[in-house]
Amino acid sequence: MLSISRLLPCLYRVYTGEFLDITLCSTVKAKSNPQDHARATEGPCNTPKPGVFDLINKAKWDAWNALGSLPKETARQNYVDLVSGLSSSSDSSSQVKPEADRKQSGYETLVVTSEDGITKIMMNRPAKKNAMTMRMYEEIMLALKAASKDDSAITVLTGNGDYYSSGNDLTNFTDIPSGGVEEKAKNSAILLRDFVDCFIDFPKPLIAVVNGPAVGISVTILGLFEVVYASDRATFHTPFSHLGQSPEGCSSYTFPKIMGPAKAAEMLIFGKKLTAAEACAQGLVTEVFPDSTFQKEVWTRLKAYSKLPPNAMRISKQMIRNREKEKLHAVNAEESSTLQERWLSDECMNAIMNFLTRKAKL
Ligand SMILES: CCCCCC/C=C/C(=O)SCCNC(=O)CCNC(=O)[C@H](O)C(C)(C)COP(=O)(O)OP(=O)(O)OC[C@H]1O[C@@H](n2cnc3c(N)ncnc32)[C@H](O)[C@@H]1OP(=O)(O)O
Repeated sequence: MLSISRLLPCLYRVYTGEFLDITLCSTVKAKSNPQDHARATEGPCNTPKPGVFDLINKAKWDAWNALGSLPKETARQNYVDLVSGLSSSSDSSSQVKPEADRKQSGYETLVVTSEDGITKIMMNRPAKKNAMTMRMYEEIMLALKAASKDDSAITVLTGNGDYYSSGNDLTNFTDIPSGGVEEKAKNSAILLRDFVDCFIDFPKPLIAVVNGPAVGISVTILGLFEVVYASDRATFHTPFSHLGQSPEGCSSYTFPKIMGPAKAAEMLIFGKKLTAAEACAQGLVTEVFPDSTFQKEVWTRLKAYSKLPPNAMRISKQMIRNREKEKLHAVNAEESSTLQERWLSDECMNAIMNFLTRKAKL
């Protein structure tokens, strides 16, 4: 029998159009319509239907046949329109900074500013609920490294738009390298470990301004922040079992410490979504503000904090955190290698396929 782990790369390729000879960048692949491409290059479906066990050719044939008698030129135009539409519509939102500004800051997925003693790192993919792409992980690491050396006193992580972040971008898993899913899982585990290490080692007070719902890794790393301010619209959700995955961000260690093992288990094993008030009662959130006054109240507070002597704040943070650092690095290493295995499991692959084929949402 064909296992899901062997079938998945085939399904990915059918879904992303690789078996139809589409040569596009990974983002476009994940969204392009393979049928239109086949129509555009081959004309109407004119070959016999493959047998039921010939999965790959059958999927290709079904996609091609579904187009019926669409003229070749129309199919080609639809295909071109779709591909061009993707590049112009991705991340479309009134709140996204203009292209020129983004390039100026040097970040593609973030807006990073530094003023009044505060470096603000804002995740900036509002149309995708600030889902974290590979690029965003890399850019957050770069921004944290820069913030650790700049003259700001405190550093803030927040999100643009209605979400704080929907966590890992599940399309990250569609970009399979030549070494296959095993290589993908290995590379992702290395990136995850480096990413979380940056938070563990960050020397200045780190503040999360949680402007809306937070999912997955955007929630788990909150245990590594000094202060978490949340809008009353925010929710906190770690649906790892639903996704066939396991905890990261050191949450398997920090959450039981913060909220006790029973409450941590409800979140990390059973995926219980907490309201901001509940997360505050459990100790994960420092304070909750009404959404209508959230930005004003939080930034007024942070501007006052940023005027405190920066060296004193750094030293106090070190005294609170340093005893734990070695432990946190060990936990991070263990969580990352456990996830590397989880990503290759049928449970995880099925969950991701269900999201990508629009069969499941949280
Ligand atoms: C280096 C790798 C490290 C990995 C670390 C391990 C991390 C684990 C996690 O973070 S687990 C959590 C993963 N996140 C999810 O499972 C969330 C999936 N998203 C959803 O369920 C929903 O999108 C939602 C509930 C967050 C929001 O629903 P809704 O309000 O109805 O909005 P849309 O679904 O229409 O979203 C708009 C737009 O954004 C795309 N999108 C949102 N979240 C993600 C995501 N996490 N990954 C990929 N894409 C996402 C969504 O598909 C829509 O796209 P579209 O407009 O249709 O093109």
